[in-house]
Amino acid sequence: MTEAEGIVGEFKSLKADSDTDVLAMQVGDFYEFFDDDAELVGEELDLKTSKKSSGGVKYPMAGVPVSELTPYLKALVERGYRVAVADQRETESGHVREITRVVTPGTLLDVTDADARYVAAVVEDDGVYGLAFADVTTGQFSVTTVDDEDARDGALTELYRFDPVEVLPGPRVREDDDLLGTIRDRTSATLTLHESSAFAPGQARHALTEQFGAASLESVDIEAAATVGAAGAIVDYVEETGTGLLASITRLQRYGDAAFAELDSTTQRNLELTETMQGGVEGSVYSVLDHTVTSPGGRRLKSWLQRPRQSRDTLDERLASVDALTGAALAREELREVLGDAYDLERLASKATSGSADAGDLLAVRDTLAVLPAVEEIIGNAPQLSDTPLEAIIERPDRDRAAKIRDTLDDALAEDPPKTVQEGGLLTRGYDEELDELIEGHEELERWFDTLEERERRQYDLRHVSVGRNKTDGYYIQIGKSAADEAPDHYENVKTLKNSERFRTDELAEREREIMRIEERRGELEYELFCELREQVADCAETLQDVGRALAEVDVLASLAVHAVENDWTCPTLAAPGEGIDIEAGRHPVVEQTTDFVPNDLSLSEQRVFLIVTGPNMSGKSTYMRQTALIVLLAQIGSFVPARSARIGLVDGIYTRVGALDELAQGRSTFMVEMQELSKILHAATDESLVILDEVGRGTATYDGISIAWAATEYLHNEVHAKTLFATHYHELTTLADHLDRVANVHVAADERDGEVTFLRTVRDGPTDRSYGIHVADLAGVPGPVVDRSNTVLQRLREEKAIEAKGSGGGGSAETKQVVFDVGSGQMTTASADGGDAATADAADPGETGGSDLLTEQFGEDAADVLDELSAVDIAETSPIELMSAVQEWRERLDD
Ligand SMILES: Nc1ncnc2c1ncn2[C@@H]1O[C@H](COP(=O)(O)OP(=O)(O)OP(=O)(O)O)[C@@H](O)[C@H]1O
Repeated sequence: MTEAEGIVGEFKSLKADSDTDVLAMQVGDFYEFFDDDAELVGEELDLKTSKKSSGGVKYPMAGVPVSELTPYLKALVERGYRVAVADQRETESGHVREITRVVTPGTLLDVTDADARYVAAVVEDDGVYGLAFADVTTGQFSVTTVDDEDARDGALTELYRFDPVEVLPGPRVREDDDLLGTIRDRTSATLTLHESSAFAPGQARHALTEQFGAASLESVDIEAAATVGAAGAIVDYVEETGTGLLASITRLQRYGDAAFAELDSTTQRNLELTETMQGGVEGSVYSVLDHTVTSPGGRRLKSWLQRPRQSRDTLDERLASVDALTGAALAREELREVLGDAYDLERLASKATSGSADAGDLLAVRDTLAVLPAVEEIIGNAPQLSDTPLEAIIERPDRDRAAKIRDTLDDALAEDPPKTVQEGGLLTRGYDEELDELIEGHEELERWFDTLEERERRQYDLRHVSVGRNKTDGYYIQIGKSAADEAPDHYENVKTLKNSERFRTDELAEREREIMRIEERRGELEYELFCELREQVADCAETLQDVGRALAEVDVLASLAVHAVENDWTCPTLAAPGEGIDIEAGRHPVVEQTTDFVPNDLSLSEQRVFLIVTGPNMSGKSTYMRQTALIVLLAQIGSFVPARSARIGLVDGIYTRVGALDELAQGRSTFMVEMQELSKILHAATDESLVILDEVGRGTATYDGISIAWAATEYLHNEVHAKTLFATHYHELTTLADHLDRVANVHVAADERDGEVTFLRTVRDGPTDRSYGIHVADLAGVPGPVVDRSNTVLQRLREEKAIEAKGSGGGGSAETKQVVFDVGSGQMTTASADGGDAATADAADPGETGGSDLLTEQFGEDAADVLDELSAVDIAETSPIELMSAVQEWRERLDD
């Protein structure tokens, strides 16, 4: 077997054992990819491939120099591949190659973007879902259990919220193709099948105990086998990658429903919290609100938005901090300036624990630790900020320990260290005695070489002499050709160049050996000392993470204050759950940025729980409802809100159902999605929730739609008691306010003069019966004849309605008429029910036939009875379903 065959064979066998997508195998100074892997990297990374012969077969081959692997690795992993790296080691019997680490999307440390990078595990056990999320770049590790009726949906919501880069599905989840499909559709995560045994509760609990210790595991108190399985599997997985990342995960956090208000994935999308409906960040609430100056701050703000709080204490504290910061302009700007010097400490801590931090990283740790006392000082010195919860935030981390690490780093690190850690020059003088001696020795020798030229020139009266050093020849004395024969006898000629000769002397060789010995020892020693220093930092990972989190929190609070000041937001007053919501002059946080916004009030109370919002198309109904949801949400992350004043009874969840834009693309029926979402809300909302319904029922036939909207309103009002805003174009629903105590009508006003409609954007009490849909069609450029014809048809339909309305109340007065609209001809025929004239609306001459005769002629003998029954129906007392079946029956009788 040739060496080449051996290598390809070795590559294949290592690959077969590795369970990864790609293997990079070190061969001397290169990492090589062979066969399919070579083709893959060739295509993905534009690497040049060549051929390698093996057993008569030519295999594709691609390679990168050892020192350049990292960017390629990163590019592959960011494209979703799992990559194994096999390193080469020298032993007495030759080379040995073995896989030393596996890099996957969830365990890639060398990331440049600010977003969190979670690896998630999701396990199902008897209908209960356990989820765990670890961000190895920051050490965040959170677990939760979802075990309510819609546990599967809840699990998806969590996955959507964390948006992991890699998901490890548990054994049963792997068989749930539908769930896996949704994860693929809704997140950009790579799915990784980790060994099933790692998810088993026994083994998983063991892994967790090893990682966090029995006591902290007990205090976190995770009971559900599914959650233990998910958390344990992640620990096992991260360990197996061999990247040394596990050490960064120091704390296990369990979060449950109680602390946070429910905000499902649909609602997050509907409210465009972190992304717009179209998918971009620009134009989202986050993009508008974000004035943070550090990437951990930005990350934190995003997670606050996605996870509003229910706990009044936390929120009051945050609000008090934001309030103080709004009133301390100077200190606030100072804080932001100082915070601007902070690096991503959580990530740096992870790099230290995994052993990949270089001297620049440790300097960044030092400089960021110095930010903490600076922040503390600013807060302490500003009368508006001292004695606020901001102080408590800064006091949370172990500041003594943080100061100690900072001092250690300060004493140790050179100010401008080289990028590689093996070169020397990393550490300062005075840090280590032996190192100092070496440095001194080195400098002395350098001086000797620096002055050699001068000495030799003088001593031997040499012309054209110089001293140099290069890799192949080491140190040498060089004399120009013309003067070369003047070289003294003890000069040994080592090289002849075109214009000069190179010489060495015994003394020079001796000094050279000395300087090389010192350089080697200095490199080794510095590296050793540096590793020790890095380990010291790694041992304090938890403190570093705490400092990082505290700084991030101050950054977010200052950012919220900046936004509040710049946009004239107000501090909301928080009230107990279940109390009302009163907003005076509220605005939409995003729309107000680009529009001359008309503020609106809102009042929901125990007596007024359910608002039916009507108004023309495009008048601002959706905006009004969304701004309400956003104001409540902002209050529940501890932010000021866009309003003149706001009193918010805390909610336990915000649920929304608005138009489904993107579901069609996923091949799901719009109406089906609408009903699934409605169903979820009706199940999940409570009397402490806020529900936003935008045009529920629109996706089906009008009668079905009205019936569903009607019944849903009754249910939410009578059974759930959730605070609800319901926008609708079904004006029939506005009558519900007359029959249900706590339902009220509001409408967004529009002004119509001489056929011209002006949107006033003002919300007023009471219903409206106009949609101005045709006006919007006109605005949208629908052809003139269609718009005109729509107006004619509308006019006639309105007449019909007016007449019916009279008839249904008066029960057969002389005015009562029946209208027949013939779709075929577009003609409207009216007839007096008491035997008066019948007329074709458009026709000049009235018809000859009497009303009841006409009815009998058109609809048969039953017509009069049906009419009687119809006028006897008490609409308020009849359920929509009964109404529908009565209408169906009448129609059948009339058709017979
Ligand atoms: N209070 C307001 N002040 C200024 N502009 C507003 C206000 N409310 C809404 N708008 C603007 O009016 C437009 C229509 O608003 P919105 O989509 O809320 O209308 P809608 O009544 O829900 O429409 P439809 O019934 O057709 O769904 C949006 O472009 C929005 O920017």
